Amino acid sequence: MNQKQSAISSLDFTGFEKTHTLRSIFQVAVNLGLPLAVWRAPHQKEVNLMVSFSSAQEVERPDLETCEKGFIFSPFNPKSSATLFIKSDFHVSFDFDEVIQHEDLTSEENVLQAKFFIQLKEQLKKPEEKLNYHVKDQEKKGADIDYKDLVQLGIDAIKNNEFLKVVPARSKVISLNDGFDLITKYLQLCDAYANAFVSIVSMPETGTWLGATPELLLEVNHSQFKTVALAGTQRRDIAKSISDTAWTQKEIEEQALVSRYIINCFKKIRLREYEEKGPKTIIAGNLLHLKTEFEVNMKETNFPELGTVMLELLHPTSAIAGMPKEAALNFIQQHEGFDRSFYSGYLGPVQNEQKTSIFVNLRCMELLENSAILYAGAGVTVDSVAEKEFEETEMKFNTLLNILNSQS
Ligand SMILES: C=C(O[C@H]1C=CC=C(C(=O)O)[C@@H]1O)C(=O)O
Repeated sequence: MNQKQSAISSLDFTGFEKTHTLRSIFQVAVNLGLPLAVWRAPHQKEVNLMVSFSSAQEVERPDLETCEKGFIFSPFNPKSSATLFIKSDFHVSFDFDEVIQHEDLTSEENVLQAKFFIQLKEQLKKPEEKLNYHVKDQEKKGADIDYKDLVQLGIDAIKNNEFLKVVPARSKVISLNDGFDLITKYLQLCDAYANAFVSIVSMPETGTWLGATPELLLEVNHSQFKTVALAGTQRRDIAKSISDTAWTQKEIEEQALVSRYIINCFKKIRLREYEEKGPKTIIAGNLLHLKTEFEVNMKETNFPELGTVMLELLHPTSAIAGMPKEAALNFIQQHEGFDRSFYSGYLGPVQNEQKTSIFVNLRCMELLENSAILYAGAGVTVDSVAEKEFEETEMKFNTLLNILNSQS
């Protein structure tokens, strides 16, 4: 235990039920106005919860190598709102049978920290109560344009040689059931989507976001760098083996454009030694996508800052914006007609035991008091059909809706 930590900062969670512990920490952090992130990495059982004892920091240019341990949360358009960093002051992982408190606290004890531990001790002893989460009070403006019209505009612009691909998005407001409980739904999402990054980010500045994304933006694990090109969507038929999945020319090209975009980023920094695997079909909940993986050994290529450099080059990728990037972004800016906010931004733990895993914030929603805003987009190419792209966004909404609407 760090010397600067007071005795009260090491809590004994034994004897408390895991979900109750998770809820109690969440509740106390929200009550004190503190920023927090909850996540479960793909193919892992462990749920993590990180709290900062001060407000999230605004970061202009994330530096993944020199950064402290924490959680990054960035919007689609960093010009519309700031990238935020939740410094890890309190990190707990909920494993199969253990609750592990990590030794993260490095700053001097502050008033909020003291209050946090006192209130948490009390909260743990209390029975379950309705869970609060941070809500950002702000007028939300929906798009004026019909989504199919927006897609058609995109197809016309492609035929007019303005760009090769664009990813228009839409939002949908739903009301939350009276009995909606964030942690219950979160744990159900974890169970349902084993290979997704399942997260809740909650802070006064951004409100609360819940998501189960299939798309890794980048990972730096010791000296191994990884990114993926994910695109092409079809409904998953559970009666069919995924090796029997057939893809249309449109979907193959749509995904190949994302791979090409990544290779172009490598070219910009003269990086030639990368391993490329795929594309192969992957499961993303109720959907299937095509995915190519790219890996780089940062030691062999002598590129220790590759994570930071690639983060700046990659975001926003051709999976969420289009190709060429600038022309596609101009189209989105001009025609989409609503603020994507943190949808299709990026999020994830940084410098967590020498590992940084940043995901694209897809299949997500923003929680308001009694309602939520869901977001989804679809890759449009010259062969797109507006009606089909609309249906694809409906299927993407269903990733979360199927769980939200389930009774249990
Ligand atoms: C833009 C989204 O998905 C991207 C990731 C995978 C497949 C996609 C597609 O087939 O269009 C999108 O590029 C979204 O989920 O909102």
